[in-house]
Amino acid sequence: MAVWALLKGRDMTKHEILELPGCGCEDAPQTKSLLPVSEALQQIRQATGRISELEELPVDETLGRVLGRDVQAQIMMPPFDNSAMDGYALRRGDCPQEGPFRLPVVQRIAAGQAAQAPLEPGTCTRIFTGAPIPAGADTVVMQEQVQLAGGMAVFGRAPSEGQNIRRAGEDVALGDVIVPAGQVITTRELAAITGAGLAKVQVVRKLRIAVICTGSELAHAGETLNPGQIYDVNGPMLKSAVAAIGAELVHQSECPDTKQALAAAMADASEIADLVITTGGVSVGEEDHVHGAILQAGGDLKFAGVAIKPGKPLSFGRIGRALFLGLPGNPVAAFVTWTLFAKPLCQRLSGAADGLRTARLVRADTPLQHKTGRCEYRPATIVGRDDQGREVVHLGPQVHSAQLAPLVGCDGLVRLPGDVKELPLGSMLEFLPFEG
Ligand SMILES: Nc1nc2c(c(=O)[nH]1)N[C@H]1C(S)=C(S)[C@@H](COP(=O)(O)OP(=O)(O)OC[C@H]3O[C@@H](n4cnc5c(N)ncnc54)[C@H](O)[C@@H]3O)O[C@H]1N2
Ligand code: MOO
Repeated sequence: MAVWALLKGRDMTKHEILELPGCGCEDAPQTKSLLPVSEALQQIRQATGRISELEELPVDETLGRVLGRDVQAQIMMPPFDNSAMDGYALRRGDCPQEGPFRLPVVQRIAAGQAAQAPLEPGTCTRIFTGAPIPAGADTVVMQEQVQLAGGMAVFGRAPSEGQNIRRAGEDVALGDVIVPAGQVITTRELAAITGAGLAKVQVVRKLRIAVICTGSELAHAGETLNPGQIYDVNGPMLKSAVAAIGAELVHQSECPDTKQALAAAMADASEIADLVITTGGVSVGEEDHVHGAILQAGGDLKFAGVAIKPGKPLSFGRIGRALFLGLPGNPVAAFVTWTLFAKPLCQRLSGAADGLRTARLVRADTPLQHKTGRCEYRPATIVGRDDQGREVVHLGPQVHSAQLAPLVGCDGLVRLPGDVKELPLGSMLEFLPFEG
């Protein structure tokens, strides 16, 4: 069933994880030998265990890492009762009826100081935001409501008890889980962990990824191209993609199109990597040696061929202790399959939440055509919102899988279901943002 058909009757005000069944390519005769995207993802999930090795790091060096153990608060937050305002701390009971009230100012407490003595009845203390509330005081009146006259604080309206006081432990109790294991540490988690009093935390060790770009036609950027050569796009692209997910690139090489050389490179890489990624050489021509090479190197293939456009030859298996992903050579196909399959695989390996959960529904700003069969992922740009506040995306015509320009500046990928030929203007489609 097509995604957009399922959406009729959906409550668009609810936030929910998109768990859309299939993608419309299961029954198409053209895709019989190809695995539906959802099944390919399922097989990857099933075959991927979690890395158990942890390392301890100073909190300020953990950006982008996956937390290995729950972080529990070492202190209450706030750690003591303190003032939320610059003003005067007093006893509410000293202001019983209507004002004006006059209380002598007997102390001065700034943030970072301790109260010198409990607050005597009938007095008040000058206090500043973040400063500890002296024993006996239960209320803070902000300074804008107070006038000073001869050492007395004078104010008109009776305050309510407890106003402008942040109570010890009201945000976080001692031992509360501040950040759960499996959370990717962003600036926000880093701030919360630091505030809870931890200097070091346990994170999952970095994933080790090997990237082997196959192709006798590949030259490095900056080199003069000989006839028949092209620049290696996939190598630098995947190097940056690996860095962006906080993983370690433990091996990067280009390999000529021979089974022997590839088998040796893959076997070597599998000794040091959790995941060996190849690009190219994974289709059906006699110059495509990845499948033969993985078997020769003692590995096995779990699937080869997915009903996706671009990315049809995507292959998955295992070699030694490492997992294996064979991405297609065409750079757009390599990028799309990295995004849809390699990233979730890496997230699963490190115990992080699956980034595909951030997919959401958006409206198309034009009618769309799509060749039925494989489901298609097209680069898309968010262009605004409709009158109901729903995001509207623009996507161009079908992209050739070697054509990189449409990827520049766009926000994510939109899925066009495999069994739909025409999508009318305003169709609701699944959108997977690049960030996430
Ligand atoms: N007879 C068939 N031919 C092809 C089929 C098919 O089903 N039957 N599928 C096509 C599809 S779809 C794709 S995608 C490609 C993928 O093939 P491979 O993964 O084996 O990739 P290659 O043939 O090695 O390369 C494809 C293309 O990409 C260029 N390339 C390769 N590596 C890089 C790199 N690192 N940087 C930049 N460009 C690269 C390469 O020169 C080729 O032009 O197969 C179709 N054929
Ligand atoms: O699947 Mo290929 O990646 O269409 O070009």
